[in-house]
Amino acid sequence: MRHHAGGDAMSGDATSPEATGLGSAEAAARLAQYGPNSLEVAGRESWVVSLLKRFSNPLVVILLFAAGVSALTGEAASFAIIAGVIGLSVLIDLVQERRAEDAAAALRQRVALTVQVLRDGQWGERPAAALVPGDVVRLAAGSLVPADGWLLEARDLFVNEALLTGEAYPVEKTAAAAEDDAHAVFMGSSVVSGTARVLIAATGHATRLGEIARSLRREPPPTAFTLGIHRFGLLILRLTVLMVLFVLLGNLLLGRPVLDSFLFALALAVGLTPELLPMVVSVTLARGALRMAQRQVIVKRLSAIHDLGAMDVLCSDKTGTLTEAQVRVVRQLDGTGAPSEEVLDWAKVNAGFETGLRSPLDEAILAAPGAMPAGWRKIDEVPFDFERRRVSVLAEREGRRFLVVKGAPEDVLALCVAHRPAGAAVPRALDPAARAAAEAVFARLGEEGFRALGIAWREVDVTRAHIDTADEAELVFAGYVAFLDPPKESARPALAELAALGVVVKVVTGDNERVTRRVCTELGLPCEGLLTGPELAALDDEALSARLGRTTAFCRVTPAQKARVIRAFRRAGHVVGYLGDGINDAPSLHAADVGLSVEGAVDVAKDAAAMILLRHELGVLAEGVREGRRTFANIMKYVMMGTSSNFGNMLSMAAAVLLLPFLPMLPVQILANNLLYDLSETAIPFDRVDAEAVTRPRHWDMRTVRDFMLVLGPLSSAFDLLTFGLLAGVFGAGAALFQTGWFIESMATQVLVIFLIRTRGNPFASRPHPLLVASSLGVLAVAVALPFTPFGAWLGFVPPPPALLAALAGLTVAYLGAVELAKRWFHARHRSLAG
Ligand SMILES: Nc1ncnc2c1ncn2[C@@H]1O[C@H](COP(=O)(O)OP(=O)(O)OP(=O)(O)O)[C@@H](O)[C@H]1O
Ligand SMILES: [Mg+2]
Repeated sequence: MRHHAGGDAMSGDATSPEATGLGSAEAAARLAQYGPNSLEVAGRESWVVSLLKRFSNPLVVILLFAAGVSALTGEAASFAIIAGVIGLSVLIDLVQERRAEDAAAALRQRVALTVQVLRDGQWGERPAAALVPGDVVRLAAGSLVPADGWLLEARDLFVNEALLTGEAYPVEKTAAAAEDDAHAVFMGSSVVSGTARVLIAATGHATRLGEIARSLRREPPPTAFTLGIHRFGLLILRLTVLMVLFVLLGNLLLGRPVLDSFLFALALAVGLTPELLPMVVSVTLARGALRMAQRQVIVKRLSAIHDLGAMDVLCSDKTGTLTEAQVRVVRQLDGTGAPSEEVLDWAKVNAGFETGLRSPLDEAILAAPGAMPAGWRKIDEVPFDFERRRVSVLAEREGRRFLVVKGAPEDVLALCVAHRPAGAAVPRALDPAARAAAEAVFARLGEEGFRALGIAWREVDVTRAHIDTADEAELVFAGYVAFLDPPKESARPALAELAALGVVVKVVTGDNERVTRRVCTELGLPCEGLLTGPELAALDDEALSARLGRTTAFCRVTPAQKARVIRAFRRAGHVVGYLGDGINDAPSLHAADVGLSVEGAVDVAKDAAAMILLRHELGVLAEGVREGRRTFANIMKYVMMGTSSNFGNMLSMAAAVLLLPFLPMLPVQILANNLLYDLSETAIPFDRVDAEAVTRPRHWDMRTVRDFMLVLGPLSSAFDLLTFGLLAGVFGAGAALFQTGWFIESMATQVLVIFLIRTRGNPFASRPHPLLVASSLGVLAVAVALPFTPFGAWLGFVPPPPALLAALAGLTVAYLGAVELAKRWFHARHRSLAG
């Protein structure tokens, strides 16, 4: 990183670029030259690249191989159909997925990081991606540093560079003309406190983080959902390989022609592969994201939709979520509990001069009646952090310098050795009795539902220009400022709604236990158990796990403890969501299965979250949970289709090879069957979902998927055997009629079963989406009509007699009835699978 040309970065010259910023034209030129300020792989891949990529998919490779063999052996029909299958799956996949990605990206754009940039002499909000070297930006506590740059100006600037250096503690940065890390800030770090003006020197991949990112390429760890989908693919793959080997071997042992046997086995493999699964998953998720956006939830990571639906524990901070966050000062008391004007004056000095992220408490202090005390000048500060829970300011008035501390009362009181009651001229010693009295005042405030901050001060030598945390000692206690942060009216029904959805809400807050308990009670959240930070610190992981279930609120916890609570819930097997908006919430947002933040949150929190709520309302979240469950239910429908009749049919096909003197279906017919089946499924992402399917958390459960397959697969095979008997025994069918009959029966059973699988209850009581009805019945009509057409004849079909069609219809109805019974029995036993 070099200093941008243009001389001394620190010069205050009004005509220097640092004073007016870049001109728009210059900025546009630089953007073209340096590219966007982003670490994502440049732009989107072209159509050609993403098309070619699809041909490296193993499923497509199997298909291509089959097509090649067909072409070489002169099987024109097979070749045409396999080419059709490839074209269909690749094209649908490509078009749908790209449209879905575009939609999802557009949504993400709405919550993209923005920065305050100086351009053409004007400060304005711009996307961080549009930054170029030479830009001047403004940072404040809670900001993410958007690119690498030199500090033009820094006031009490502390940044967290953990991502770059691994150093967890904030480091102080100052402005100076020297090229040294102490005067620079880097992309990927975050501002903990203070403010700064930065001259951007490097953007995008040219940043230090860009270099690290290139060598590391950190992929996010796979979620339960992506793993589940992957395992499902593997299960099918194993079954396919087994079946293909079995069929091939059987055929060869029976002395059948090698090439025919091979083509047949290959067609079976094609029939079994869930080639539409990736498309169905991504399209369903993207549609889910769009619908959630209408319900005020922006999805940043698509697979989080599943996690939101699966979430059974929601941890949340208190301010803003459970309370209005419109804090008001209601009392100022000294250590004896008497009203005191002086306390608020000290508090105003502290709140007015601190440069960290203003909390709602600071806003309330500054908005409280009474002007900012006159004559004060700020000298230095020790910014707020969530471990110390206090902030100190060094300020001067009338030639005397004072350290003014404001923070969590119990912590501040512990640092005091004296107190000054209202009206007293000089401080008195804080003896045990006075201390106990002060603690009692604080306890009473909490019980009455007031939040409180402790205020203390100490006079220091007039030559002191700097302070650090060690100076926060031997203080004089001034008293308490008490605040009212009323519970949110809308939170009560939302909590009830979440409870009805099977989501348990836990409060994880840095605030104290009395206030928290009070808020819980007022919102009707039964506050069973309560753990405080110090208690938590004394518990090992095992002891903590044992307490989790009975604990509703975790109070006075540090940011690290918040994250520890989240991890403990996850270890106990819960799917955990975390909702928070502060710097202190970022570690927990990372640790949770699904991190949730709000639009007004600090950058670090928004960056760490998987979803952003556009309104800070728990009610919005309940809607999101329902939408997540709907999305998941539709994905499950596809999976259940694949594991039921489709699997069963392929199983029967393999068995039939051994029983029949001819092939039960010609390879090309299997492929036609598969192509039609795929077509019928393309409407699943649009389907409606039963209300019943969203009442409980649902999550991917491989065991249930497998069990379902083991019940429905054999059932479907049993009916196939009946069909064989009917065709061969009753109708005395030869090869062509047999194949025709079975083609129709297998199509009907595979396609129609969706109407049963899509609901756990009565299929007639649950209305499917018209598109799904059209695609399923349309495909079935084509399958039945096919043998009567010249194209059908070309595929080797013969027109079946009406009596056979009627018999097949009867068999299909009987099959569907049996599936319905098996489904009910299965769901009664397994209570955790999406319907
Ligand atoms: N501006 C401030 N000045 C002094 N002390 C503060 C300030 N803001 C917060 N504190 C102290 O730090 C504690 C923790 O902060 P805060 O309540 O914001 O944590 P949190 O975990 O985000 O809580 P919440 O669940 O309410 O959002 C507060 O209870 C208060 O005692
Ligand atoms: Mg908070």
